[in-house]
Amino acid sequence: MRLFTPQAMREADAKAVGLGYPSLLLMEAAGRAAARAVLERFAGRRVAVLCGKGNNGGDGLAAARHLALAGAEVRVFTALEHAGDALHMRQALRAHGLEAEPLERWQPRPGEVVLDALFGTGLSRGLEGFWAELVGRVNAAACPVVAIDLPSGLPFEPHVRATLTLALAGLKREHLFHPARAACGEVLLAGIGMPARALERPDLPELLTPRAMAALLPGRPGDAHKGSVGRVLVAGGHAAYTGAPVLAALGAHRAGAGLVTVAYPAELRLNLPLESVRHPLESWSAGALAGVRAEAAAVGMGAGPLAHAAAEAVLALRLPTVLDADALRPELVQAYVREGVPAVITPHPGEAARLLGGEAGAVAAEPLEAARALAERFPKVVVVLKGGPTVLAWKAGEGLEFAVNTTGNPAMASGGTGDVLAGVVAALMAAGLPPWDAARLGVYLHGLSGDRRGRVGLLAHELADALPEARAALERGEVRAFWAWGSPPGSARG
Ligand SMILES: NC(=O)C1=CN([C@@H]2O[C@H](COP(=O)(O)OP(=O)(O)OC[C@H]3O[C@@H](n4cnc5c(N)ncnc54)[C@H](OP(=O)(O)O)[C@@H]3O)[C@@H](O)[C@H]2O)[C@@H](O)CC1
Ligand SMILES: [K+]
Repeated sequence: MRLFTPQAMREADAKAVGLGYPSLLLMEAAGRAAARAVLERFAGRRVAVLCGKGNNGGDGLAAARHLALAGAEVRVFTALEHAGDALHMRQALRAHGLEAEPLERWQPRPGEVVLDALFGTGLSRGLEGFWAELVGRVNAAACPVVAIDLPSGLPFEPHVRATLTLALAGLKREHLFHPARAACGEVLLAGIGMPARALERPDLPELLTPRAMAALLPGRPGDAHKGSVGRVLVAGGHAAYTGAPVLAALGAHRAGAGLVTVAYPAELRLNLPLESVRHPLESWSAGALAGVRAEAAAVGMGAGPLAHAAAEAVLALRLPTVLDADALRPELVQAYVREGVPAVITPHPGEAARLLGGEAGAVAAEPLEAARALAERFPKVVVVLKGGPTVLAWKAGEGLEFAVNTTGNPAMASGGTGDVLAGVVAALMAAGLPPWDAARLGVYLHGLSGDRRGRVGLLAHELADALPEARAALERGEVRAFWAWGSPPGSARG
């Protein structure tokens, strides 16, 4: 499943029509789905449908007809200049004896649901004048708002703030990325019958789905033993940050590592899990880690000024490695590129800015672009740019792989959750997954664990402790994507 842009969705639309699929059927399905969403969520409520002049308005006209046919009390307000499919929908509405009033006449009524069909993906510029004022009135009305495809006005200001948004045919950037996502409220996806062939776009970012991620879960053979399912080396720790390597170790254990060895400066007192193997060091000298048995490593967590030496000592082992926190220095990442040692980097926007030589604010504003820039700067290194949502990128050869996580929530924004992630990804690499798969699955499971346990105040070690149950749920096929109709509470949220 891919993350669409408005342009890519227009191309899919054109491709469907090119395949012989009538566009009116898409609009009819969109209208039916919007009516269903309103009826399911707001049963028995009156509905005002506000329709714009384009195809989004056409969807609204179709929805109004289906709402009326289902017995809902509907008022329809519309722009006048319809053409094409939208005009057919207006005629169909009229054939059922329903007349639309001009949009200017709409006044909110208490308790009425507003179905926002003013603008969708066709918006070319910010709303002004009458339209901006109308959006302001929608937001000021004390009514639940269901938006068709996108809250009208996005990605610009002003825009409608919806209670629920029904994404048509595919999710778009606004449905996942802040700040637009906040305007969408709950997001549901309606397939609307678009032929799968029209939606095939390997060039667009992959959206991580429960099904695709479940398929990546490493198996646990019947004859498994602790040396066969992946051994992880965690290297980090410094006087001020004694918790970080502990949390990374916990993440690795909870993600299924058979054995976790933690290398750290000998003078530190680490409150390690009983199950971890201690490897205290006098210094991070080149041979300090010789003899450690591991298939993957995580380095940098809480290493402070020692991070450079720690990362070089780990590099000497030539293991697939997660570089996190203090190890996220351009020269260290370059050393992994130069040596051809597989690496995953897990920066937050501030660390990404340090790697790129830019500003954290610019990274956070354009995470897809920042992840792309990092992947191009560090070829073959898997980039995990943490955020809401986390974006992954990887330049394997000529092409660029791109993925966007769909789990996780703001409650996870607390110290130590990133350390847990580093351990999780390392454990999955140690279990034999290639770095790109380990990073995608690790990020997904980490976010899923946060969604299942996620309340503000969740601690990083509690997040780690919830990993086995999250993994089991994914394995049993019980996880539903946040956009799936009828998602039970605790399903994956993007
Ligand atoms: N994807 C699919 O497969 C399917 C998509 N479908 C639906 O189609 C929607 C996209 O429809 P769309 O392309 O007609 O665009 P839409 O959002 O209705 O608005 C366009 C109108 O707005 C106008 N306009 C633009 N900017 C403006 C501004 N600032 N201020 C004022 N006006 C402005 C623009 O006129 P302009 O002035 O630019 O010439 C034009 O008249 C999509 O979101 C989905 O709901 C479904 O029907 C089924 C299948
Ligand atoms: K809309």
